[in-house]
Amino acid sequence: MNTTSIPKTAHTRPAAEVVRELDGDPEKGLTWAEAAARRERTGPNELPATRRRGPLARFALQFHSPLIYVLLAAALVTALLGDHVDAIVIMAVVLLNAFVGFVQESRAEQALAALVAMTRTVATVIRDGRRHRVPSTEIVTGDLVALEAGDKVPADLRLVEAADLRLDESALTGESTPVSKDPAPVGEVELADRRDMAYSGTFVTGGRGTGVVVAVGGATELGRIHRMVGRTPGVQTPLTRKIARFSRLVTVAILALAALTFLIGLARGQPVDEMLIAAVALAVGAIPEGLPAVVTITLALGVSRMVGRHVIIRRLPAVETLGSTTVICTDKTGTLTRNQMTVTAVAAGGRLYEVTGGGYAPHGRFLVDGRVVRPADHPALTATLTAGLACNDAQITEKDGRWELSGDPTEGALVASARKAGVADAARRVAVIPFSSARQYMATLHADGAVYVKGSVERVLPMCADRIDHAGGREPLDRDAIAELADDLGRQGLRVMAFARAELEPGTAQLSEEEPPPLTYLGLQAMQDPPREAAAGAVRNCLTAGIQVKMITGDHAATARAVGERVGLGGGRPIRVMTGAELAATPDADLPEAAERTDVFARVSPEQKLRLVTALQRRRHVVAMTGDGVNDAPALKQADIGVAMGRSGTEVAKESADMVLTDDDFASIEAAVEEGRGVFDNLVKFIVWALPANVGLGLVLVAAIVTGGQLPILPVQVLWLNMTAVLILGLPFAVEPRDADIMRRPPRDPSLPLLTRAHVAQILLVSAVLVAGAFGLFHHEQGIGSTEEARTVVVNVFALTLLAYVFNCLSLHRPLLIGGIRRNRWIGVGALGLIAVQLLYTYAPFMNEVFGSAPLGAGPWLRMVAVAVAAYAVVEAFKAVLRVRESRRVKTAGPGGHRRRSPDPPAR
Ligand SMILES: Nc1ncnc2c1ncn2[C@@H]1O[C@H](COP(=O)(O)OP(=O)(O)OP(=O)(O)O)[C@@H](O)[C@H]1O
Repeated sequence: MNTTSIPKTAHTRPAAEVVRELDGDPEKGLTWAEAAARRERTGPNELPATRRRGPLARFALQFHSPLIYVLLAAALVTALLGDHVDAIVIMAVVLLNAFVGFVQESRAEQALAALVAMTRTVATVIRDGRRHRVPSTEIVTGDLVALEAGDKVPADLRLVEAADLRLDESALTGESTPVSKDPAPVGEVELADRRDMAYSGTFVTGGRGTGVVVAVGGATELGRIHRMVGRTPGVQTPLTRKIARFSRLVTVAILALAALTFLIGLARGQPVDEMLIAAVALAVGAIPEGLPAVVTITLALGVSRMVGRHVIIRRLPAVETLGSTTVICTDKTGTLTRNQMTVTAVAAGGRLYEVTGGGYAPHGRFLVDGRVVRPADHPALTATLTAGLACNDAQITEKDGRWELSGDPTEGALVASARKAGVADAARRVAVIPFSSARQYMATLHADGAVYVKGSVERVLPMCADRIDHAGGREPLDRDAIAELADDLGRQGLRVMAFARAELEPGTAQLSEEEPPPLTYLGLQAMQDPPREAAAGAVRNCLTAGIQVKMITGDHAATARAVGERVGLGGGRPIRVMTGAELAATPDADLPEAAERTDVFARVSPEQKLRLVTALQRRRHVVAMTGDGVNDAPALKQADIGVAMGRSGTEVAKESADMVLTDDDFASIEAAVEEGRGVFDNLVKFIVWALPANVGLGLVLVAAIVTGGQLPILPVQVLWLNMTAVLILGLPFAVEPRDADIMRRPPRDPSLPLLTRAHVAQILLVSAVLVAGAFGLFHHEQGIGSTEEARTVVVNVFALTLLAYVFNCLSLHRPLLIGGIRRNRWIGVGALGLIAVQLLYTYAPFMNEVFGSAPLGAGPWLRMVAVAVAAYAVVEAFKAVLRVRESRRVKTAGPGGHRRRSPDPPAR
């Protein structure tokens, strides 16, 4: 068969013909064996990886930075001046630097690539006549794919059948209104008008359909666009961009300063080579070249850590935003609760039955007033249970002694309750109005003419004309009494559903949603869905962390309130509930205020979620919002952090989200916030720690040049410091555990700069101590010893002071010394490593040869340690002053005057 032209012509020909040509089957699909054989031939169904730069190219790119150019030029000039040792040292450092950068960057990229692999989509394929969920990479040409709302189309399909099928093709055509599909062939028309095709990468927004795969992977239309655009996954975030800009700015400024000192020196008649050396030392010492890489790596490490806590970050900027989150809007069912439903009560024929037995096992009893009854003797009860069983798509099966559910847990609970009573199955189903959150009910029509309806009490009761009495006869309906009973059950935290039926002519084939037949009300079933174990604790942590938690649910207000109370949403005060109807009646102008006050939004439609997010954002909230359905996508996109459910979520929701919870658990959101705050903290700590070295080195050199004395530190020595102290001591920051109080502070205000004024002050303070210590000791040692010894002292003063300063920075607001080593052993390792290499630097003859260092006696060491200790003490004193000021500020402002979204305390 020649199938190469099929993708191009499939839309112009009847579906049956295309299926035949692909050796497929429009009903049963391919066999597993045939699919496996084709998979073997064509490879996985995925877009060809965008050509990544090879390792060599990536290594070469490490040399593409102004600083490296300066260093290479310096190496060349030093070599020309005849100083081969220095030239070799500079080259070695450049190479080492490139290598370290290369390794770190590769690690970051690997971490991010792994995430991409984790977010692969799944699709429903029909093989050997049965439906299977498979990773979409497994799809082959000729496969029969089933589509339903929420699915992402996994390959290019020629539709075989479509029932009300609508696709969002914006990924392909840019047109965001959904397009209706129909399998009838179209002529030679544009992509956007091929109504009989479903293209890879588009989304099903409604209806169902099946189609045969005509193209996979790179051969799809999406693959064609992909080739044209050649998109590379970005690792940039607002923060990394800001840092990169900052460091470019500093680089340019320092290079200009270096050039200026060079020229001034020349004008003053100082020798060219000396001035060149000074300029190079200044450039190398003062430029914070490692900063951008550290930021990216810290973010990437944070992302990897989150995977361990059941969170997959889909967009890197989310890591930053998480730390600033002020409101989390969460679903109830499955996120705060376990989504394990069990019917515990049935109300029918004027009686309230208690139902025993947990899980989905069909074993349990029915009790009235504590006495076991025989369901067969209670016609109204039996009718209610029969409706629950008939109007249902779930199945429960026994496997290894355990009862397992396939389908919706709400429906599983109804199957279990019916089986407990041993009710008979209804006649064959001939038509269905499926359940949707917007519709709030489901109806089925059966071959004997019976119509069964189940759904929310508010939706079902108005459709009922009368009710069944205890003996199975009819009686008038008192809607208020039933609504009150439902409220009562809801207040116990139970999900309450109403059941009804109608008798049509046997053989009726159609169910009309617009003109439902008058129904007879049968009864209520109330089910329990216990809160997740970790939910209450996670909610409490969020509240302590200054983050509001709001529940948004489709469930009834009474039920939602009860569950909200159980997980502690109000934080001790009574819970405030608002219904979707009230929400609809609130004008846009008043909504932000109302949304701020409310803890629980009940009977809310997915569309209203978008309004809520926008309203909260108008109050300058940073909003995280969960969602799982197709209709949740706009709200997920609008939220600062869209959170999709990995297990129960649709592909559309996942695709629109910034992060995905692999366990659907609310506690994982809290964990992600904690990690996000931790990442941010570590970044700030590292920057506050690292910058004084740059500022200090720059100032020492400028001071020396201005005063016209000898250079206190040579370029190779600066390089040495950069390679050892900064690298060895910088490492522990990346793995620094989160502060214990990280969830006891208010969220970070995203409009604040990365470094507060207090941070900058601390950086300048330490820089000043460094300059005074280094410059002072240099002159002191020069007076009593050689210049080599004096320079060795300068290098060691920097190394030791930076070491002491690590202990200041591990907590930016609390004193920390020995405890720091206990909670992060890399600090101990780094400290010992640094001392070892500095001893080597000072005493090893070959180091003396290469770097121009010289052995020191006890006196200089004592003085150097004194400077380091002084630096530590000065910073601790500074932190203490800030703490006192902060506590005074909080006291005078009082709890009420302390605006919830106040900026971080300056001491942090
Ligand atoms: N399978 C179903 N068939 C008929 N009615 C249902 C079904 N599932 C739920 N309902 C009714 O529709 C209401 C809304 O359900 P929906 O699934 O939208 O909310 P939810 O799962 O409780 O919401 P959330 O996940 O946002 O907390 C329920 O309270 C229930 O009365």
